Amino acid sequence: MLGQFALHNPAPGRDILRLEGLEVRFGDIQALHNVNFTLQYGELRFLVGPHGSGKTTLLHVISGKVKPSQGHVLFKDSIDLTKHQEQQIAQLGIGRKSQAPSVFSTLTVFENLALSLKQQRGLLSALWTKMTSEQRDRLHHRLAMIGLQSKAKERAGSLSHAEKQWLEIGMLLMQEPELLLLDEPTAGMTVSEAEQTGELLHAINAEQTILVAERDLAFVRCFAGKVTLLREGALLRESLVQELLNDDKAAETFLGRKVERGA
Ligand SMILES: Nc1ncnc2c1ncn2[C@@H]1O[C@H](COP(=O)(O)OP(=O)(O)OP(=O)(O)O)[C@@H](O)[C@H]1O
Repeated sequence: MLGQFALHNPAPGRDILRLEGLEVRFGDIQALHNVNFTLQYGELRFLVGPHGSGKTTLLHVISGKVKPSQGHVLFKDSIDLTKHQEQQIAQLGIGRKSQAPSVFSTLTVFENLALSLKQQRGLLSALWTKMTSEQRDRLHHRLAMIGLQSKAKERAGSLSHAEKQWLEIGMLLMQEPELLLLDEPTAGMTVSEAEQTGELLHAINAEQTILVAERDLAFVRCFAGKVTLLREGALLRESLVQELLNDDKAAETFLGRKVERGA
């Protein structure tokens, strides 16, 4: 059943995203400095770093919310995202979730997902036009994936914080993005909710490329493979998470404090 919807990975080992020489300033603050970064099709990459290291800004640059003063953002080799607006970038196949959940509280979970179907439809027609059976299957597939089958008829406003986050991820997935950008998806979650989120990310990653900004060490240790470490707007290091954590200096940068070992 799941395989029916799985996206074909069109280019294993090829870059889906390439950032070249990115510079972003906010007044006196250098939020990103000479950032060069590549992401391959099919990756689940974690962007890590302390408060203010530039993780969110990097995601903003990719999604078009922030324009760099210098540099290029190449999507699928030839599309320079710096030349596109946020809405166009979403239509090009990049789904972006910010830290706070944003769902339609008065609509049900099912309706929220239905609204997000990749179609050029108005709000009302999206709700009232009959879905095709393929669309309905797709919706149920996503509903199961985000673990909200039993809550399909409940209003989104009545969901817990974590459930709202999962719903919003489901809404993004309804648009079948090729690349998903997530900013601290576990913020405000309990340990077990964060674990469910980690499992969800891995399930999604069977179909989609994901770039996730995260500061929670336990979560990163458990669910990350390759990580990219930022400090003060510069890309400091890329490695497997365990290698990074075994290196005191890199681990200190990530944690923003001294590492205590062997306690
Ligand atoms: N719109 C803005 N205006 C001014 N300064 C900004 C703006 N956005 C970000 N900054 C600054 O740019 C730097 C990088 O911020 P950014 O939010 O990208 O870091 P971050 O790694 O995501 O931090 P956190 O983990 O706290 O979310 C910080 O010094 C921040 O204060």
